[in-house]
Amino acid sequence: MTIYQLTEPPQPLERLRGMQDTPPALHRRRQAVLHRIARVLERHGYEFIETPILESTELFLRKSGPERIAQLYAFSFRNRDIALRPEHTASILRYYVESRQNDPLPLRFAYAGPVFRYERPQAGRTRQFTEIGGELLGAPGPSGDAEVIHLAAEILEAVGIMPRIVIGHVGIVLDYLAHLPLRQRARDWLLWSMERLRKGQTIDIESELPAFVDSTDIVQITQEVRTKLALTTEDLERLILALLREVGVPMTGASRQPEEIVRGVLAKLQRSADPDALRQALAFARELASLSGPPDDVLSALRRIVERYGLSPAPLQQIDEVLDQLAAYGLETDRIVLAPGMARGLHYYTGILFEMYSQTDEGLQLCGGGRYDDLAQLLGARQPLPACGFAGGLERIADASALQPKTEPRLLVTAADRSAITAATRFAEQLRASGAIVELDVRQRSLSSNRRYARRRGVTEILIVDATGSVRRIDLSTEE
Ligand SMILES: N[C@@H](Cc1c[nH]c[nH+]1)C(=O)O
Repeated sequence: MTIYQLTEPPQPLERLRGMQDTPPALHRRRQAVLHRIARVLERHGYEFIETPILESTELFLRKSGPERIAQLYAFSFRNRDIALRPEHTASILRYYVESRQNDPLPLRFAYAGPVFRYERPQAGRTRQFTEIGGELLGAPGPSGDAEVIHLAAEILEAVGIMPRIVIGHVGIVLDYLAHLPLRQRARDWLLWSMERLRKGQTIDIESELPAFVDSTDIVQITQEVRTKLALTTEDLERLILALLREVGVPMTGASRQPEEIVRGVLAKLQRSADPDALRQALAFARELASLSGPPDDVLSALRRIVERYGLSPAPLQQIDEVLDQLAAYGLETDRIVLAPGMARGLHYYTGILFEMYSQTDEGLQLCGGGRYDDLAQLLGARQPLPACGFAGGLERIADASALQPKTEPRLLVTAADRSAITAATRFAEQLRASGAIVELDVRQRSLSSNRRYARRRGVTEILIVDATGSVRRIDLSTEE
């Protein structure tokens, strides 16, 4: 650690880029929004829990996409790989695996807390934000998906936002990929590319391909062993180096250090895939990403695609059922857009997924979520746990909401003179006990400076207490 020299005179320290302070008025507004949303979640049986902000980095590596991984605040601390959580879902599932596997299902959890993502700061996007959401564990069918989608819409509507709702299903592309000889990394790349295409970005496959070409089975084995043993790159490097030494591979005299050689080999092992399969898969992803629109139109186009490629019709059936159930919740199909090219940058999704956007600020995403049926077992659960959930950013939701907090009267109690300080203190405590917001004058100022202060602070009344305990009241809201 660097020891910092104190400059003379001390300079103010700057706030970190992408980090924000929340002043009181904004905090009040957000709390009011949070309170409303929490009520909606609780009324649906979701119980609030808290998980740690710090977790093992590994927890977030198992099933996030490359974009999300690049945004991780991850560091090494006392020989442990640690990360600030970028979301809650993985933590909730870690908690489930650790402590709740014997509970009757379903389990419904809600949460609200800070998460961290190293993104380019913009209006409405900071590197720390309050993620609020819910997870429904142990609900296998469309009624689980519909509950979560409805709930996400409902919390927005509860704070006066009518969202634009976009629904997708990763099952179609996953089914397609299952039939191609692609490595996991290539699959992940493809899902990420599909998401980029959906957002209108162009992808030059030929320039991205080299990262995947070169395939031998050792790749598969290395990857499997690594995930099974939860090896870090350093572990793997040490292991391979020790192995080579043990079997007597000569490694002195080469132009590069043995460590460097091993690192090079490992880097190579991460690249692999049949380029033709990748090109083919990208064409499929393009086709899906180009479909986006009213559910009926998109569903019939999807039906043709599914037939043409001989894929399972199950995802289409599931979308149909979810749309029916959403209608029962009062969410009509004409408010919904189907976008089968959605992948959300997270690779734990296995089925229906969705995003909700502001109607006024087109591209502003307010929340999103989906089904992740394999995550629990990936994190070590004994049994499969079908699950789905959603989350959104409180700050963005509050900005998009017109909800105003109740303004409560604010009182300032002052002592008429020094001999009245104890009487004033007692009186302030009495008022607080009856529920009022009361400031006590701790600067023993004159009435005129207290008046000036009170007006700037939004204090509505000044109460001047004298030594006998009698009170003079000045109502600032009526007086000029
Ligand atoms: N954790 C997801 C949202 C989600 C919650 N549950 C399922 N998905 C996200 O960060 O976008």
